[in-house]
Amino acid sequence: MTAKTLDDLLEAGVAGRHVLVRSDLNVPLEDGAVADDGRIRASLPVITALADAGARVVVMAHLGRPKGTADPAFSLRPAAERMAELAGREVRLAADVTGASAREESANLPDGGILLLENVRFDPRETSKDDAERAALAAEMAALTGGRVSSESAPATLGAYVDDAFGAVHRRHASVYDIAGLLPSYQGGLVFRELDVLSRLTGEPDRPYVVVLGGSKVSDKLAVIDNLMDRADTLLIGGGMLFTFLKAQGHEVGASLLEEDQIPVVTDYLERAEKGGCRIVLPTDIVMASAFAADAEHEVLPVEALTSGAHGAAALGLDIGPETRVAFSEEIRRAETVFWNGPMGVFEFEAFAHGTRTVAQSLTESTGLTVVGGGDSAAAVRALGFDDAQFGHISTGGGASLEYLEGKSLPGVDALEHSATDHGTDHGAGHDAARAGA
Ligand SMILES: Nc1ncnc2c1ncn2[C@@H]1O[C@H](COP(=O)(O)OP(=O)(O)O)[C@@H](O)[C@H]1O
Ligand SMILES: O=C(OP(=O)(O)O)[C@H](O)COP(=O)(O)O
Repeated sequence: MTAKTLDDLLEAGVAGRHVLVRSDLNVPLEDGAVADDGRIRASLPVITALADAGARVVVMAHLGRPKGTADPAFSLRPAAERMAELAGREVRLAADVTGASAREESANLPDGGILLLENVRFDPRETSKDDAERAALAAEMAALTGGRVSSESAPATLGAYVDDAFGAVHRRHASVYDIAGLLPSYQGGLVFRELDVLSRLTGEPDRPYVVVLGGSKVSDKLAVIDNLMDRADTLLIGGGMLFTFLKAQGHEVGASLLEEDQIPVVTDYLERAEKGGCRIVLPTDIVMASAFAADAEHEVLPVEALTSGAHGAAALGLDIGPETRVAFSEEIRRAETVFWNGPMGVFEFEAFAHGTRTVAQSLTESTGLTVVGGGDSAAAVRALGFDDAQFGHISTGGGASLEYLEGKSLPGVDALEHSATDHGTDHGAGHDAARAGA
């Protein structure tokens, strides 16, 4: 069974209905302002299409990983403000996720109005491993769409849910997964298009097929290597994850990002690679810095020099070195298919942006299919002056696209296949479901 799409929902009728939309608004912030609005722009078409059709749009999204507390540093306010600017219309922000503010704002939303709930991860149940906890939160979210009689245009309606958060479809979270069982659910255009493009990399990709991995979500990304090794010809490893590989090879990595408990996993990958099949290419030189700072003193060290630990326990690797840049560039330019997720270094600091810039530049010079995935990777290429059009596709999801390429099922995609039936704007349709848990 395939998921219903936004067009199906618009056809069913949305005027006067509350529609919950899960978007990925997890944007980088700088001094409290949105540093890259790519994900907001990508989310707007679905939100405005629904609002234009008279829906009362309640947007749910996360920002960062606030660990279940309402930490103001992770407020969605900057995203709401930027969304309002881009959409040229009011976007209200609730002060909570499903509390008094969300309930009141949602109940008072006019037809065509847009409300953004506060960061769904302020509620610890959003990411809970306990099914009952997530289900309870999802029921409160669903209840935001019902419990009141709608406008004249639709005297009594059931809410609906649209998943348009491609970057989060790999998360079994309340607002991504559990909610879909409670409301008629639809796939947004962004998720649809992303899956469509990425499906070109899963069947028979043109070879050599090179996957470039970096970034800071080390444990997430180390896990995807397992399946990617069966699919890609070459894996180029940079960013924060490379240090777990180097440590596994007996090098000292100082204060660099490291997942000690993943060393056996990484050792297994290296042994499998040696036996043939996929090649794992590791950096041969590293930019080691004295501190995590834009102006930190730094030097290029060949990987062998790390073994002695002479660089000290406080030194940390913040970029791949020049020799590695040349090697990675050659691999990328030789490839027929390239998928890249995760900056090669701390590109936000110019001194450590060279590796990321070289990889981006090499993708633009490749004649094959090039796909960049990930919020920070997309932000990096834009921040470094590249244009989206220079790449085959810029995906809004890094982890999500990697898990898709691995062949894994995605909770946010699967959940839509088991959604409630939509009775459209028929009088009295299904209020019980929307009220569940209210
Ligand atoms: N060697 C490194 N040490 C610490 N952080 C790194 C390193 N290399 C890259 N990063 C950081 O990784 C972050 C992006 O990682 P991630 O979220 O995994 O990427 P994406 O959002 O593209 O999937 C960037 O903020 C960058 O500064
Ligand atoms: O930024 C995201 O993913 P990405 O860094 O893999 O592109 C998504 O918003 C998901 O965030 P999460 O990895 O904290 O669940």
